Amino acid sequence: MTQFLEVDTLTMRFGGLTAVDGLSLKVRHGEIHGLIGPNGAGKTTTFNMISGFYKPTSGEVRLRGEVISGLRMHEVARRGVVRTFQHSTLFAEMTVLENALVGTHMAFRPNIFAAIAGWDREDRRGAEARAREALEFFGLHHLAGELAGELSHGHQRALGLAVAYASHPDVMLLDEPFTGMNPEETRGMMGLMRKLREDGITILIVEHDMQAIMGLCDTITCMSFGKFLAEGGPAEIRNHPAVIEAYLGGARHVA
Ligand SMILES: Nc1ncnc2c1ncn2[C@@H]1O[C@H](COP(=O)(O)OP(=O)(O)OP(=O)(O)O)[C@@H](O)[C@H]1O
Repeated sequence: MTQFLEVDTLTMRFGGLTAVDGLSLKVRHGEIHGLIGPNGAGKTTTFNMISGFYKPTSGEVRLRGEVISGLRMHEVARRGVVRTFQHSTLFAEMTVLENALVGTHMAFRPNIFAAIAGWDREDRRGAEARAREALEFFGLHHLAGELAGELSHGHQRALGLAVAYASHPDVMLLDEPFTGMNPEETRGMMGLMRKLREDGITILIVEHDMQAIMGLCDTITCMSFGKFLAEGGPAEIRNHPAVIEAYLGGARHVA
């Protein structure tokens, strides 16, 4: 059977440093899959290789059997794999709706502004319908005319997801989506992710908030020093001796 998203012996070297070292993992369709590990374990570098931001030194990433590693980011996005960034990448001076419109074209052309300038009326109508749908999905439709930079922190993070969602992704890669959130915002964001899963979207998430990871993920992969360490459901990972050891060694605690 063809696997959904496969990371196969992926390696990334920066000069003499091996940030990711022969990592393999499989993400099942429709799951929320967590990627955890102590600081410097190689999680973000792995993300960057999956999303096309980095070309791996060796190894492959496959989506439904097709190799996507080594493609450029917009080519990866066109195949349905989109990422959100650790820090907000919204256009603060643009409205909420305009940001979502950018999302609808993210997957099609490398230069979104050229893409938007080239839209005819039909394109624009279709894109606007999708953008409004994305805002509705995340409960932001009533804010469509507001400037993105003036939204509350929680709404800005939700808009970040809506922009990615507007591109019709199959897989969303979320890099530390709970950073800087209070418990209420975290709960709200967890709800949005479950909603995405119900909508059939597969999610791969890198996150340090262990409570959120344990409460959200179907499967968790733990890496340490660039290598695969353990994989399993939340209960298994929480009690896994090698995982506990890796975190204690890094002076962090697994929730
Ligand atoms: N562009 C780069 N050039 C050189 N070294 C890098 C680069 N990016 C990451 N590294 C190194 O690779 C290793 C893995 O970093 P990475 O950011 O992938 O880890 P991480 O698990 O995401 O860490 P954190 O949880 O702290 O974000 C670290 O030693 C880091 O310093």
